[in-house]
Amino acid sequence: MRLAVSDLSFTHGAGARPLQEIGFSLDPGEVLCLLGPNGAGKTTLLRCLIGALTPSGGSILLDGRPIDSLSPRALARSMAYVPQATQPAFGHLVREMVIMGRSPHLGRLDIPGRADQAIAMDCLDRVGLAHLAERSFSAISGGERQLCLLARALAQQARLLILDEPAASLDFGNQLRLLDIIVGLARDGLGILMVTHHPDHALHAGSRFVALREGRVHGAGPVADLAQPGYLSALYGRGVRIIRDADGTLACAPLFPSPQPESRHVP
Ligand SMILES: Nc1ncnc2c1ncn2[C@@H]1O[C@H](COP(=O)(O)OP(=O)(O)OP(=O)(O)O)[C@@H](O)[C@H]1O
Repeated sequence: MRLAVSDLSFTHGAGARPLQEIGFSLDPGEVLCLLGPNGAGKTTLLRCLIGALTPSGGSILLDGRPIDSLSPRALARSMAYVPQATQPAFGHLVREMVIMGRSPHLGRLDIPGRADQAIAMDCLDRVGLAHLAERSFSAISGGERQLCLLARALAQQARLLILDEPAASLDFGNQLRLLDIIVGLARDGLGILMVTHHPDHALHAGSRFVALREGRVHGAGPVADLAQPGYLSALYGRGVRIIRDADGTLACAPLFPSPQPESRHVP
């Protein structure tokens, strides 16, 4: 399933910074990382892609069909969205939250069957949360909630995954688990669009990137381009250091200014 966005524009209203001339595509098996400073428009763009916001111009095509020509059910079968972890409104169990991902595959009056339950449990297992299946969603940690929402999206069995900062609340171990899951899903042929504030994650798991700044595409290309001298510093407006391991692995680190001698504090 191919996602193609061209010349997309949107504005939240007078005074808000608009999205302008956004264009990119995402093919099956790719992990496209969406980067950019706070307020650049990443979440707004995702919300346009999932049909929650109506663009003021441009097109969003899924296999050549405009997304607004698809029913909500057809769209949900094609595209699964993982928002940033939210506070739950209702006291669902973790297992029930994941089973909700099966909704686009059920008739209006159907209740999830054994096969749906099994798919949900498999997805929970894949994100390492099977042991929390019977816990209330409101009684698990923020990172566990994030993984639970990923499991719900996996249970949707869509060919496109749209992830909004999926690693935001995860510890180091779970960040790596998440990236492994994402790489595995891409190998299975899913297309994944992931917002991330971690260029490292893009370098490790991504195929290509799109960088937004002030509502426009600042740059795009293979993720290795993020390691070009000065690229990330220009994107974020602060010094960023690229570290290359002996085996060629790339990592980014903030470039902290050296402390001034008088600011050193000896207790
Ligand atoms: N509901 C809204 N009404 C008006 N303006 C909004 C609304 N939501 C977002 N904005 C504005 O739109 C711009 C883009 O916001 P958006 O949340 O898309 O940025 P982002 O790149 O996802 O930021 P972050 O990295 O902080 O999550 C910002 O200037 C923001 O203040």
